[in-house]
Amino acid sequence: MAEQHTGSILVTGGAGYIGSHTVQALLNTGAEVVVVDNLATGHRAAVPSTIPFYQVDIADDRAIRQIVAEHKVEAVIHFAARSLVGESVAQPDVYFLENTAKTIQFVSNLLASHVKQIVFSSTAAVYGIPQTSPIAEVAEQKPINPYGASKLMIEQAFTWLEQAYGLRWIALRYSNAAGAALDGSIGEHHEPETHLIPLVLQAAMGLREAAQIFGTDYNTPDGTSIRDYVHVVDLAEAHVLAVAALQKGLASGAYNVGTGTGYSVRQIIETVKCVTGVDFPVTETVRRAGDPDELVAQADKIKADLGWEAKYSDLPTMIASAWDWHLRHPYGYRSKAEALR
Ligand SMILES: NC(=O)c1ccc[n+]([C@@H]2O[C@H](COP(=O)([O-])OP(=O)(O)OC[C@H]3O[C@@H](n4cnc5c(N)ncnc54)[C@H](O)[C@@H]3O)[C@@H](O)[C@H]2O)c1
Ligand SMILES: O=c1ccn([C@@H]2O[C@H](COP(=O)(O)OP(=O)(O)O[C@H]3O[C@H](CO)[C@@H](O)[C@H](O)[C@H]3O)[C@@H](O)[C@H]2O)c(=O)[nH]1
Repeated sequence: MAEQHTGSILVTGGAGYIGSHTVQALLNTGAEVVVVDNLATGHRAAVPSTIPFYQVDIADDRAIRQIVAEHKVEAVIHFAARSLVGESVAQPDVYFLENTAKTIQFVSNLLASHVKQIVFSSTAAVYGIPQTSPIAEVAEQKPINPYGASKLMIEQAFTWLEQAYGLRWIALRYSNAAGAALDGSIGEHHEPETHLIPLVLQAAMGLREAAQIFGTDYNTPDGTSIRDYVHVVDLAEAHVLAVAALQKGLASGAYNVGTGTGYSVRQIIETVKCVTGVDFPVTETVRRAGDPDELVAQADKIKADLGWEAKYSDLPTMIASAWDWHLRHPYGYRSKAEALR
């Protein structure tokens, strides 16, 4: 959908996995895009060299205000955050600082600069251990890890900031992002990698000795944890639709982005073996701290209000596109020499 914008859309965390795919999707609509990323976990090469890029922290007051003014920013998509469940359990202070405190500081600067529209990367982790599945947005939000709590606090703050200053916001609570750009140009590269699908693919490529299953005693049919995987290109489209909806005046709120179907760790491993045609060793080990049994999102609300639909989020398509990216870029955005250094 080609929207006519007078100003720019600022994407924080635009050099990261989901952010870079969203930047690509925004550019395809003809939007003016400016990226702010401190490159803590992102990659300069994931952002086109043709658009403005600032290696800046979201908590850098002066820089943020200058960028917003210079590029006439009218709306923000805010991805910049720490996002690892296990790390958040070990270092909760880092998560409340990086995700919660810095976001409030950042939003204060936006408001001071008269920017009042924000799409926020929330997470299915806000629900904790859901009482029903698939989870609807109205379900109780009771995170069981600091990561989920750090994001829920922002959603809660938004309602007060809206009341006081007229901030308009959409929080997208998504499940596990997977896959890569359909043209193979960008994909997932985290260091160290902790996410299930890229780790299993690395085992299929022989870059790891084995795929690991963290916990076989979950309350699920095969004993391994279940997640709702959504293609990163579908997620990017959800952000494009959300920012357009805010610009057209849609009311603030939280939306799940998912498929309504969950897959267990064992199912992921079996599908990787099937799609890649490679057999590889699998080891079973203990649970990772902070992981719930099952997270599967009901996405009826985003379909109804924003017209979003998952186009590429069936498991074989997601794994095939991630496999393609990994084969083309075995060391992600780095060269082999850099990776082995
Ligand atoms: N990957 C998932 O499955 C998933 C699921 C639900 C929600 N999310 C959320 O989506 C967002 C993006 O996740 P991702 O997987 O793309 O992560 P990512 O680590 O690839 O991207 C995050 C980006 O933010 C940047 N960043 C971090 N802190 C910053 C700061 N203080 N200032 C400026 N830049 C900063 C990083 O350098 C990185 O480029 C996060 O907010 C995450 O919590 C991710
Ligand atoms: O080698 C591995 C890696 C992971 N897992 C398990 O696989 C599942 C998925 O793990 P992972 O890919 O690390 O994603 P999550 O921890 O579910 O978190 C992702 O999905 C959340 C939403 O559900 C987001 O909020 C987070 O930012 C994002 O990292 C979890 O049960 C893990 O315990 C394994 O069994 N073996």
